[in-house]
Formats: sequence, C-alpha cells, structure tokens
Amino acid sequence: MQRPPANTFNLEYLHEITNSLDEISKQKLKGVILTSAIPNIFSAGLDIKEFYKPDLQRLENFWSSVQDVFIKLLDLDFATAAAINGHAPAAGCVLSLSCEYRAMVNGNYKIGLNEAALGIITTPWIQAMMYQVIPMKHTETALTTAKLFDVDEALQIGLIDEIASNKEDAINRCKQYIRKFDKIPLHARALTKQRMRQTPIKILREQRDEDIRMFVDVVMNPSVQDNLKDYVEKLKNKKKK
Ligand SMILES: CC/C=C\CC/C=C/CC(=O)SCCNC(=O)CCNC(=O)[C@H](O)C(C)(C)COP(=O)(O)OP(=O)(O)OC[C@H]1O[C@@H](n2cnc3c(N)ncnc32)[C@H](O)[C@@H]1OP(=O)(O)O
Repeated sequence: MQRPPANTFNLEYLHEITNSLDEISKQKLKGVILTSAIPNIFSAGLDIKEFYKPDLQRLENFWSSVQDVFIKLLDLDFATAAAINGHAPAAGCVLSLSCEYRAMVNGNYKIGLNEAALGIITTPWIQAMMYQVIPMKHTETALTTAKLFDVDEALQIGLIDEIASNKEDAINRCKQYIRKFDKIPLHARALTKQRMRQTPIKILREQRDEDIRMFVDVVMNPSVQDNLKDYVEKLKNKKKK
C-alpha cells in the first residue's frame, strides 16, 4: 500500500484495491503479502474525511466499496499474509485480519479496533473476523473498550502470529508461511479456507444493504458527527504540540 501520508482508505483508493484484487485473482499465485510502503504506518484505517460531514450518496458508495474489498480479500483462493510494518488501527487491523497470517514489526506500534472511541459501531462481519482470530471474550472486551494493543500484547492474545525485527524479516516470515502450502492441493486448501471463513463472508453477502443502512445511520447521527469533529481536530493539532 502506498497512499501517503497514512495509507487511509478513501473511495478512490478502495476502488484501486478492488481492481488490483480482481487482477491478481486471475493469476496463478501461491500467495499475496500485504504491506506498506510508508515507514511506521501499515494503515491508519478508513479515511475519516469520508465520513465527517459526508455526502450521503458518496457515503453509501464508500461503505459498499469497503464491503467489496473485504468480500474479495476473504475469499481469495491463495494464501494471504500481512507484513505489518507499523501502526494498524481500525480498518488497518481489519485488513490484516482478512489475511491468514500476520507478522508485525517490533516497535512502538499499535494494532486493534478503536471504532467505539469514534462513536462508530463495528459491524457483525468485522466482529466475526476478529473472533475468528482471537477468543470471543477478548474480542468483546477489545471492541467495547476500543483497545489498541502494543506489539507484545497483540502477540500474547494471538492478534498477530509473530513479531519480526524489521519489514524485511516480516516479509520473509510471510513467505515462509506461504511456502507451507507448497505440497497441499490448491483446491483442497481453497475450499477449506472458504469453509473456515464462511461466517463473515455469509454475513457480508447476505446483509449488504442492511449493513450499509446501519453504517450510514450511525455515521449521520449528530453525536457521532460531533465525536468525529473532535477526533479530526485532535489529529490535526497533534503536530502543533
Ligand atoms: C477497509 C475498511 C475495513 C473495515 C471497516 C472498519 C471500520 C473502520 C473505521 C475506521 O477505520 S475509522 C479510522 C480510524 N483510524 C484511526 O483512529 C487512526 C488515526 N490515526 C492515528 O492514530 C495516527 O495517525 C497513527 C497512529 C496511525 C500514525 O501516527 P503518526 O505517525 O504520528 O502520523 P500522524 O498522526 O501525524 O498522521 C499522518 C497524517 O495522516 C492523517 N491521518 C491519520 N489517520 C487518518 C485517518 N484515519 N483519516 C484521515 N487522515 C488521517 C493525519 O491527520 C496526518 O495528516 P497531516 O495532514 O497532518 O499530515
């Protein structure tokens, strides 16, 4: 990912990702590794500008594009791994959760789902993605407290699989993970993966319209807009301090 300054997902970037995923799914690949070209930030999540004082039509398109990216990512036949070379809050964390394996670079980085702190509710398919990786109890506490984990904590609860010393090491660990499947028939691997992931995929496919309505209702709520205003201000003022 290379969308400076923080690899945030806006509508156009989501379209780009969807197109790339369509392109790679036509190729015979062993696996794909998601990482960031920006030092210290894997992805800062959704671009808050998309849902602070939004245009309604664009907001609906935006969430529909988020759904497109995740349906495609979760359903890729080949192996997926994330080399998390920096902060991965919110959608940055969700992106890594869509992968089968996560190696995170050691450092003063945070990963987790902090949506509740912004007044946004994580939708059922995102919750399902998290509790497929860490236990339900940890998921509930993490989501309701908007917890961002440091690297050691993330390893302890299983949110990441390994800690890497740097980006290159993280990528190498991802490659090693992908090589594990060299001798496994592709079809068997892909079907097993699909079945393991059927809960979030099913929710996403069957409840798309309802999910968009829920996201739009939450975001348009005046108190959520007030929270977002404060959050955007805080981000802007960080540098001035
Ligand atoms: C694909 C969707 C999947 C699932 C949907 C799940 C729903 C998710 C909801 C969200 O994703 S809401 C977004 C939540 N994200 C955050 O709360 C992260 C906010 N950012 C940060 O905490 C920090 O930026 C950082 C820890 C990631 C990095 O810190 P640092 O290295 O000090 O960089 P800066 O804070 O100076 O940020 C650089 C630059 O980027 C802008 N920015 C950061 N995050 C966002 C964002 N989410 N949306 C828009 N813009 C963002 C920040 O304002 C800075 O801009 P400048 O113009 O001042 O350079």
